[in-house]
Amino acid sequence: MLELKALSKTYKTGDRALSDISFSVPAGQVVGLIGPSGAGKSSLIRCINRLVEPTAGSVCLGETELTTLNGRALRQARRRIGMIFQEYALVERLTVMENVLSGRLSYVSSWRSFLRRFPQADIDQAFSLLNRVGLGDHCNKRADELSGGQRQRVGIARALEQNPELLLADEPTASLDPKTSRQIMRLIQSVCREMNLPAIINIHDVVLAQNFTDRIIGLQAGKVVFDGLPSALSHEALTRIYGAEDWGQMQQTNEPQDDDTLLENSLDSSPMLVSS
Ligand SMILES: Nc1ncnc2c1ncn2[C@@H]1O[C@H](COP(=O)(O)OP(=O)(O)OP(=O)(O)O)[C@@H](O)[C@H]1O
Repeated sequence: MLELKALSKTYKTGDRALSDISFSVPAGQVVGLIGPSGAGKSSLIRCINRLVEPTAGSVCLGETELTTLNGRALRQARRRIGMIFQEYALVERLTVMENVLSGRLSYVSSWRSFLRRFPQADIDQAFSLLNRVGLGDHCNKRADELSGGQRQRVGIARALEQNPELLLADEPTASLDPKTSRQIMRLIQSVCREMNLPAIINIHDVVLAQNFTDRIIGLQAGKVVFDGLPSALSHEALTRIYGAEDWGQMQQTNEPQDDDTLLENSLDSSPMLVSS
């Protein structure tokens, strides 16, 4: 469970990125964080993992108040948060397996990480996660030999290898084609359900967010202006978040075809066969 209370961020430049943000995310819930450019989505994600220092308010992960931690305690708390990035952030010359195991680096002693020797349990878990994300046959490939969708699957497996209590994703589909984006969002949603993991996904694509999240939080100028079920995201709510636009047209043009949905469902039911 993640709980934000009255979280605010004003940068040194005077830019007020977040104003008095309060909400909680229960275990297993996937939240889509939407809003126009500059609304504060990245600032919010970064305040949660303390890559950006909040100006005021608190962030609690379980019983731990993250905003007061420093040094070693902060590093230990950060490994409880899995991160998924737009550009994957893989080490290109390392194998898929080595990239996934890097999710354990903060847990193993320095000589082990220097030699890249990991406990067998970590390796077994990495195999299992790679199977889960559909890359069981690609363990020994180098990361730079993978497609964008496959790289993001590695990014997801690496985040899960940390055994996180929270998943944060910063525009995880922004570099992917529409179909791969849907597969990646479906994968994130299903692993969060399986592992009872709360997640916040910063995402620009409203239709994707509606299709593959349990709840949507809309930011406008650093404030929460919508918080509800994806089905409650009306044209009026979209106008509150983004301003006036012909929202009906947007939703029609992005509607998935039945064939597409059927194919994705069959791929997800046999992840070993998925090569993205
Ligand atoms: N390092 C920084 N220093 C000063 N101001 C910043 C910094 N980072 C962000 N801001 C400002 O904070 C506000 C929120 O920015 P943020 O990047 O969080 O928005 P966003 O919703 O993630 O935007 P986008 O969708 O374009 O990535 C903006 O006014 C931005 O200019």
